[in-house]
Amino acid sequence: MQISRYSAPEFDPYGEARQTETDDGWRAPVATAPLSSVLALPGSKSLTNRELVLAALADGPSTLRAPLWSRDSELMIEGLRALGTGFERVAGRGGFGDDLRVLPASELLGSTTIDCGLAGTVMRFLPPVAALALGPTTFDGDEGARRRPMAGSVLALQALGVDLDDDGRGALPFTVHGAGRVEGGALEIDASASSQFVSGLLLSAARFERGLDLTHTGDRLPSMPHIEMTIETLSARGVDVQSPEPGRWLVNPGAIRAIDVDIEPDLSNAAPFLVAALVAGGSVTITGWPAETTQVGAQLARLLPLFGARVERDADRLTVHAPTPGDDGGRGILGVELDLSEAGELAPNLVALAALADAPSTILGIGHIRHHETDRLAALAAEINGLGGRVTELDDGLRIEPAPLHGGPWRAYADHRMATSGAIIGLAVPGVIVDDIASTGKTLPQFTALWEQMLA
Ligand SMILES: O=C(O)C1=C[C@@H](OP(=O)(O)O)[C@@H](O)[C@H](O)C1
Ligand SMILES: C=C(OP(=O)(O)O)C(=O)O
Repeated sequence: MQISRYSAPEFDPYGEARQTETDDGWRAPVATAPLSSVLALPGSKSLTNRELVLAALADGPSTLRAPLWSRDSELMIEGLRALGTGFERVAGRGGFGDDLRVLPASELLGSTTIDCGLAGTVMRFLPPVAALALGPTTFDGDEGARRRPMAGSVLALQALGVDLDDDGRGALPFTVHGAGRVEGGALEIDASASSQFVSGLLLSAARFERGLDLTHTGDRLPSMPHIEMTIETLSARGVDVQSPEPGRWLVNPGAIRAIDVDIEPDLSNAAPFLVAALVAGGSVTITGWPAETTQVGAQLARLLPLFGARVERDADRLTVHAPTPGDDGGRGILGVELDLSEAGELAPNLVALAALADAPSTILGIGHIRHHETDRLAALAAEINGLGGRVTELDDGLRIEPAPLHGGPWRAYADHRMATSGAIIGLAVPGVIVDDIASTGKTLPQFTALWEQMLA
């Protein structure tokens, strides 16, 4: 078992949930009454890690207000620091830690090693930055990180003329021998395994001498909203970025403007809490829900009604109300037929919900999540079936049929979203024990404290 060891310094990831720990792991609390919870959540991982990269490449200092403090964002900070970026923590008004002032290096320098942990954003966003630095930068990460696909980044940089040593597997570890400049120009890549290959190149491309004319050649491209998020964060900093046709992006060379930005709450991390309303009954409200956003978590407002929930917006609050329970004693959770290719990040929590539904579900378009923190299709099938469930792996998704579940161990595979999926099932099924709840520190070190707050 791989155990995650991260907690943001100012937060105890176990918080009030400490009494529910056992030697084998974290005993997921059962919901004993309908919920009526109002919660605020820390900043978005995807926004924080994009803004960190852009601020480090910008033409002056930028402040990130209410950034995420978690393992993934701290790995990004440490990676950029290793290349010469300066950081100052400044007192923030948000409830989840300091703001962060980012001081770009006058010259990015390699001769360093970057630990990517298990963070896709670090391993895919920083190699192009290292190519702009002078000197060698070696990238490595957790054991699980070495299994994640990196060919999209490796082949792209090599095609751009960057000297990159790898062992030909298209995986970590590898070394980028940065020359302090990248010429840029036309480039074709296959990003069917991860949208992050595209985002990583676009984020640095304005600093390439000829910019970038990037074409995706694969037959599918997952997680499109994340590419839109990349484009929006670039545009906000004055970068000229266009997508003249699907699968092609043009970035003109030019300055990346220093600006101060507010980081939105992480709407994908809202998923377990909003899903909890359907499982436990009652309602859960998330505050600070942005009116407009590129975060894929915003799709929960459209997706959860398909499972029977009622969703309500009131100014910056989003509330999910449980469905009306059926006469047969079921929770009234409906089965769904979903294509989640845009929102694979939400799949683990929605599959956990589907496992508690009164009717079968099929969730497709998510073959690429086999390459996330773990093979999420195999992991979800194994863990739900281990509790008595009936989940079948398909090439591109999962079929989930209703079955009575019982308690037992739930392995997280060092995957934050597997851990929160175990917590969701544990709300309804007594005796679910998550082996590595600390894996939630990847993007939400406060998970157990917030979960207890939701249940209080
Ligand atoms: O760019 C990003 O911030 C992300 C892109 C997506 O990756 P994939 O395209 O690999 O699914 C998403 O699943 C991941 O959690 C975050
Ligand atoms: C796939 C995920 O993370 P990463 O950024 O490491 O790819 C995720 O958070 O669900």
